[in-house]
Order: sequence, then structure tokens, then C-alpha cells
Amino acid sequence: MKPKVFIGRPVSKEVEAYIAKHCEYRIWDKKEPIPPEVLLEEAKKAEGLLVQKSAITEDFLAQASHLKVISNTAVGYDSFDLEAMEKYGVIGTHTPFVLDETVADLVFALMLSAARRIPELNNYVKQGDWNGETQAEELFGTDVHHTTLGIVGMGRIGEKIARRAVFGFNMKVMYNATTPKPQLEETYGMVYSDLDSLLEQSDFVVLIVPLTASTRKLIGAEQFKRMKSNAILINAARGAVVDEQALIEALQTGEIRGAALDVFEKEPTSPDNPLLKMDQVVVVPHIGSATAKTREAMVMKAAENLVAGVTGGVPENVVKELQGLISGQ
Ligand SMILES: NC(=O)C1=CN([C@@H]2O[C@H](COP(=O)(O)OP(=O)(O)OC[C@H]3O[C@@H](n4cnc5c(N)ncnc54)[C@H](OP(=O)(O)O)[C@@H]3O)[C@@H](O)[C@H]2O)C=CC1
Ligand SMILES: O=CC(=O)O
Repeated sequence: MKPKVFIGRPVSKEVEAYIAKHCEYRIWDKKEPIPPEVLLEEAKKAEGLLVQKSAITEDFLAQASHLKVISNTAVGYDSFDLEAMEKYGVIGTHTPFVLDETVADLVFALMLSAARRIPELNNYVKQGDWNGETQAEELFGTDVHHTTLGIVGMGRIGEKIARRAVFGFNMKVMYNATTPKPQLEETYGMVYSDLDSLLEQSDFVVLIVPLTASTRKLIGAEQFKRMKSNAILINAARGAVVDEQALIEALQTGEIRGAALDVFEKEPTSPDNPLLKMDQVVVVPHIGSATAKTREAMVMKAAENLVAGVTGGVPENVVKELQGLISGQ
């Protein structure tokens, strides 16, 4: 008998066919996100789940006693209660590597947009404000090339950002991570820095860390005070890595020049969020990995992890905190 799985989001025909070959499955194929109570009811009958950032709590796991694996279609897995998953022996997987270059592209798109004020100037032209006079200084932006970039998080994606910065834009790169990376320093000529010095010296600060207890509100009022007044913050990590209220105040008081945000404390963010009213803030709706090719690769990777987890194989991408569950099998 094939193992029973539930697919908690729409997938392509190819992915569905792959899962169908190995599993008996049910699927949530509506565009809107699956309601938590529907996911729970389905999870009670399944050995494996494929989800996209659905919250997996202790209470959820306690009620879904057949689960062996939960495959997340994202690299970040802050939606997993890792302690509870370990307690219930449920393997969690994610989709690293396949999205790195795409997310690094988006980080650069955000950096360039904020520095050169692309959304503002796009509106200026489209609204008919371009009247042919010599361009006024108020339209000027700031350079990206030959400036200093501080990257907070030097993992898979951080490295791809560093490569673009050094070889594409001649930037000086400083980085912070939990441990220094001497080999990457040699490859990219970048320097490891404590967070405070990185904030003090960078023209652009990119956040690309996982959301954990140690990174929640990593950047708050105290950190904004350290940043240059012409600095631009790019957050492509998770909204909660930044104290959003402190960011609003830092922008209002001119402590930093601007921000470019793919992620927010609460998603979707409220239309009333003051950040959305600020010209010096560029926003996109959490689309770091959102190209058709990369998203398809992520979903196929998630399907492969799911199938391996319910058919007695070893999923390729078990999250590091739960790898003990595999070695203990
Ligand atoms: N906006 C979007 O659409 C996307 C967002 N993301 C987010 O980006 C995150 C990073 O992805 P990825 O590069 O694959 O992850 P990795 O695990 O490869 O890298 C994470 C990096 O963060 C560092 N780090 C962890 N904790 C801290 C800390 N307290 N202070 C400083 N550095 C820290 C790690 O240090 P060390 O190497 O020393 O352990 C590591 O260098 C994801 O977890 C996700 O939240 C990812 C993809 C898309
Ligand atoms: O936010 C996206 C991810 O893959 O993590």
C-alpha cells in the first residue's frame, strides 16, 4: 500500500505526477493559503505533509499522530516548532540551494531600487511630472558601486550576494555570521566583522539570517543609532529580525537614509503600515525566490523530500536541528 500524504498547496502537474507515483495523496489546490484547521484535519490522516510555511506547533503534532515527515517549500523553517518535532519524532525538511541565486538577484534589485530611487522615479515619469527641465537634485540617488556592503548572515545566500557585490559592483564587503569563514574571505576579499562595526561602516546593510531566538529583533533602535545616516537597510531574511517600530522611527528621524524590504513583521503587512507611506522605502511582498523556474525547483525538491521521508528513504534536506532523528533511525 502506498503511504498517505497531503499536499497543502497547489503544485504543477509534474510534481503531482511524481508524488502520485509513490504515494496516495490529497491536495489543497486553491490559490488562497490553506486554513490551519483544514490542514490539521488532513494531517490527522497523513504520514507526510508538503506545506509552504504553515505553522507546525506542538498542539498540531499532538493531534496528527501518523506524521513522519513535514516538507516545507522554503529554505527558512521558523514556522517549525523544532523541539516539538523532535519530541514527536517528525522529520522536517526544507529547500536550500535551489533558490540561492534567485534570492541574491532580488537583494540586488532591492539595493539598486532603493539607492537609485526607481519606484519613486517610475511614478514621477508615469504621473507626467517629467517636464523636460534640467533634472533637479531632488531626483538624485546614491551610488552602489565602490561603496561598503555589510552582509549579516554569510550562508548559502549571503555568499551569492557577496559574489555579486565584489565582482559585479566593486564593493568592499564586511560580513557577520556566528563563525568566521576564512575560505570565503580569501575568495571574495571580504572581512569578518562584529555586528556593531559592520553597522557603523556600511553604506548598505543586507539581512539574510534565519529567524531564531538569537536573530529576533537583531536590528533595533540601538543598532539604527550606530548606522550611517546615508545607509540603506535591505531585509530579505524575515520581518521579525528587525524591530519594525524602531525602523519606522529611524527612517522618520533620518537616522538612516532608506530601506528595501521583502519581509515584514506581520505578512501580509497592513496597508496602514507607515513604512508603505515613505518614499525612501521600497517594498515587495516576500518574493525573494519568486521566479517561475526557481519556485518549480523548490516544489519539486520539497516533493522529493516528502516522498523519501514516507517511503523509508533519507530525505536530502532534513533541517540541521532534526538530523539526529535520521541518524537514530
Ligand atoms: N525573502 C525570501 O524570500 C527568502 C528569505 N530567506 C531567509 O534567509 C535565511 C538564510 O538562508 P540561507 O542563506 O539559505 O541560510 P544559511 O543557513 O545557509 O545561512 C544562514 C547564515 O546566518 C548566520 N547566522 C545565524 N544566526 C546568526 C546570528 N545570530 N548572527 C549573525 N549571523 C547568524 C549563519 O552563521 P554560520 O554560518 O556561522 O552558522 C549563516 O551564515 C533563511 O533562513 C530565510 O529566513 C531565504 C530565502 C528566501
Ligand atoms: O522565505 C522564503 C524561504 O525560502 O525561506
